[in-house]
Amino acid sequence: MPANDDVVLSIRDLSKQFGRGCEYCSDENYELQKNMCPHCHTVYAVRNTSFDLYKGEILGIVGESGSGKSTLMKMLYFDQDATSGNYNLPEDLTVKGNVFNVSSQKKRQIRNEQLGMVYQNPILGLKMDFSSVTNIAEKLIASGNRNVGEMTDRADHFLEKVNIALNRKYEAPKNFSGGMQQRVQIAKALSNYPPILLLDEVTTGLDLSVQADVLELIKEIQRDMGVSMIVVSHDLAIIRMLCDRTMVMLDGEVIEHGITDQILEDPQHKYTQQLVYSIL
Ligand SMILES: Nc1ncnc2c1ncn2[C@@H]1O[C@H](COP(=O)(O)OP(=O)(O)OP(=O)(O)O)[C@@H](O)[C@H]1O
Repeated sequence: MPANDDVVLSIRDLSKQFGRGCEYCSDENYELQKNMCPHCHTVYAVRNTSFDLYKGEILGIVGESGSGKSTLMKMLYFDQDATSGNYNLPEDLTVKGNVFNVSSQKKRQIRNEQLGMVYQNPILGLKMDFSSVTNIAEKLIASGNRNVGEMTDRADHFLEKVNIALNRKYEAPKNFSGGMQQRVQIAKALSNYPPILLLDEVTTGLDLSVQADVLELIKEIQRDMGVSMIVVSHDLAIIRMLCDRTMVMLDGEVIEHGITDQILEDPQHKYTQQLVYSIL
């Protein structure tokens, strides 16, 4: 385990509920139906989740559909408000204490300067009608860059890094294949060198060979740039390929976490055991 001063993101007791709750489900001993209160139908999408992300590591979050992975990522990227919890960025000296409590302007700044996000659906991360260069420039402008020459150079650099031919840089992503769109999203997310990159099911729906290219690219970025990453997937095989440490989620809760190899060799929870046996 790395030293505590290598923590780049620290989450404590993070929760998200959809609905108001009722007198029954407010009692922590009350049995939910999966993640939902059978009485008032409030969904407890993420429950009391705590974890640290260390410098340069890839942390995997694996779990079945509905287990709360995307909701967790949306809260980390401020796409969605948390119901409760603590979010700290120890490396960011401009923000002290719980990031969830800062102004929306400050959250935008953190999002633009500290975080990169790659969504499963490229429509959420890219303006499909704008060129790839413009998409990247948009992120750079949002983080305060105004130098056109520098922005173009930066866009070229990252488009080359993700293997997009520069003679296609003025084309709109809507003309690109799914794999190319994901690569443009990755280039955009990396373009202002964020220390933290969030990747939500980025290879789901891609052909196997394209999937392998994108996974290889993610590994290469970690090696070359030392970016810390959180990778969400329902597929343990992808987590095994990429992640140093892994958290397993079920019904909104983290049921197991540890070094990925350890989880694969000696899964403790029944659900994790099923997941592991399914890829053997
Ligand atoms: N806006 C919303 N309103 C109500 N319930 C929601 C909302 N968004 C998510 N949920 C519920 O929260 C739970 C967790 O959903 P989430 O999308 O985070 O799961 P997931 O693990 O990412 O699954 P998938 O991979 O299928 O997206 C689910 O029960 C879902 O129905």
